[in-house]
Amino acid sequence: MGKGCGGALGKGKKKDEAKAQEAKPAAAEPAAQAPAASAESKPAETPAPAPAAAEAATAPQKMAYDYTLKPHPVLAPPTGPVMVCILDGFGENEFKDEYNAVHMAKTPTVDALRAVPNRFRTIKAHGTAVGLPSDADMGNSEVGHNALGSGQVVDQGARLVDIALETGTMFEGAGWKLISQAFPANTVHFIGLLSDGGVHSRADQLVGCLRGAVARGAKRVRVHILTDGRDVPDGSSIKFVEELEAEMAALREKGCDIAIASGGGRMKVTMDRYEADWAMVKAGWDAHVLGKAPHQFTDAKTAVTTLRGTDEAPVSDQYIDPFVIVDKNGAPVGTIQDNDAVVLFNFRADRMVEISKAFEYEDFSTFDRERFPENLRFVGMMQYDGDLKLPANFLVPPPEISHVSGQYFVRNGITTFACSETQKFGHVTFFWNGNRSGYLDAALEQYLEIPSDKIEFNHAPDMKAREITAASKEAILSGKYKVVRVNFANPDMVGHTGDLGATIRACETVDACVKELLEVMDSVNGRWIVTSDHGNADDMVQRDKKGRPIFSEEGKALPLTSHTLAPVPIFIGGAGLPDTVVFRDDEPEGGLANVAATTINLLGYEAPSIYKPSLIKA
Ligand SMILES: O=C(O)[C@H](O)COP(=O)(O)O
Ligand SMILES: [Mn+2]
Ligand SMILES: [Mn+2]
Repeated sequence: MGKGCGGALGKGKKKDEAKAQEAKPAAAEPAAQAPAASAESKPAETPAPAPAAAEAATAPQKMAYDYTLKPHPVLAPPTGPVMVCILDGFGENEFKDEYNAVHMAKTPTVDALRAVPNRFRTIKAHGTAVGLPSDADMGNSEVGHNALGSGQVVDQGARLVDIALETGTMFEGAGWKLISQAFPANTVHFIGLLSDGGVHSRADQLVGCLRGAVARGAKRVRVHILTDGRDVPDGSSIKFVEELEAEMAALREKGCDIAIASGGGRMKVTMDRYEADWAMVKAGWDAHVLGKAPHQFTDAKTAVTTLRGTDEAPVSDQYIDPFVIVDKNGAPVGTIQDNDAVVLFNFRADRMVEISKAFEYEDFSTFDRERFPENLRFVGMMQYDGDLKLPANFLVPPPEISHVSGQYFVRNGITTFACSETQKFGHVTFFWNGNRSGYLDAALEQYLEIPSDKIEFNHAPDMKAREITAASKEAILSGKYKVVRVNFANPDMVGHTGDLGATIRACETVDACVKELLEVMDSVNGRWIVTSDHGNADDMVQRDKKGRPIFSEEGKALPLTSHTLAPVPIFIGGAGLPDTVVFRDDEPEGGLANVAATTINLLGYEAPSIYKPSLIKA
């Protein structure tokens, strides 16, 4: 997964896995240190002829899929690049009131784009349009970037786990067999995000696993909970703890010794991503495995209630300190011991990769684990990184996302520059490429990560947008790249803090950055798409069923920290785009998965027939 999986692997790996990764190129360091040397040796102007035939000759044993892109019948390739710019979490919401940060922000650039006839529309970014179980599921970055990059809609993790539980295939697989070795005499630990957000995990799926384990003989179970407040309303963690306690009481009746053993807020422990802050993962290891944390309580409800602090100035569920549950003698009730089983019950990859490495790799030195339990039966809900085969054992096979647009590009000699800051870096690389870590072809691509700040982003809502803009402008002007892919994290990451004022500022910053990028794209006769991956900043208040804002007893609007169900805008344009190119009107149901075909058309090629149709006509 981007830098996370390439760069960090050397810090801890199983010997047999090291080779495969060494053969793979790692993700790039910032441009100043690692220029795309290869892109220089292959001029960007002329897409090379598709090498599918040559490849078949050198590797006749492989059935070569024909990735050749055919020229578009009408639209010739542009002289400049094609840019796809993602404003992460920037939805087009029906509620256009004071709680819609996108609406409230001064965004002259986006406003002007909205006014261009037939070059602005909205597309679906949630639910079944992105492979989620139902249209009640909000979109998220993983499924959004998967759809944007692959041009296809595939059943995503949430749906695959539902199916595996409903049909019982989960309990027949190799992963389940592995953990069931611990059922008779050892402890089975479940670690993950406790909420019904459906972005990283779902509490009902955890319950399905717990019931399945107890029904199949698990004698001792411990659950390590990460409190949410980010994909679900802040403050809801207490309810999820109560529901889990009630379920566990029923399972105790069945003879299982089951309890919550440790926990903490998802932005404080365990769930770091893209190596933004390994200290979070260490805090999780210490609490879950060693039973060490700054706070001890005898039950989880008291832990969460106490650590949230006062009603006047509560600590968000996202940021609850790590805690350990202890018995009446003060001893932790559920440290992880030799021969135990450990299940990470999140299905989504990005925030599980680091903790997986800590559990999986014997030789791991990123932080001091102090004690590494022997003969752990360790599984993920899914395999989080198919390239690293991490973890080796899992309960449900992950979605298979094949023939992604990046694969077409590298097979057709099309050079790509992809850039974001740490928090979204894997989104424009790993997720975009169908959950593949590292480069698809290092000779033709450069991935640039701008390091994110390590703070709560409402305190710095500009994040690294200006640095991303500067680096992307340089890439555009370099003439090395035919495709430029950029993600601005601000509307999403600041939106998750629930801070309306800061989120308005985040949207304004991004709007100014888009202006700069479009100007530079025009200067090189490029074509561009500006869009988003899901809503977030477009609604910052919890609402009742009629859409009315909900207020606390003190009259304070209750913040909405999660994504929204809103569609997202998509704009096309650029000095290199003929006036005749506009959105077609016969794809009203278009969604994120239609963007890849649209991009390929803008590059002057016909889109693959397996892709969702292009949104444009020429
Ligand atoms: O992981 C997160 O930060 C949120 O749960 C989802 O946000 P993302 O899908 O935009 O990353
Ligand atoms: Mn996102
Ligand atoms: Mn988000």
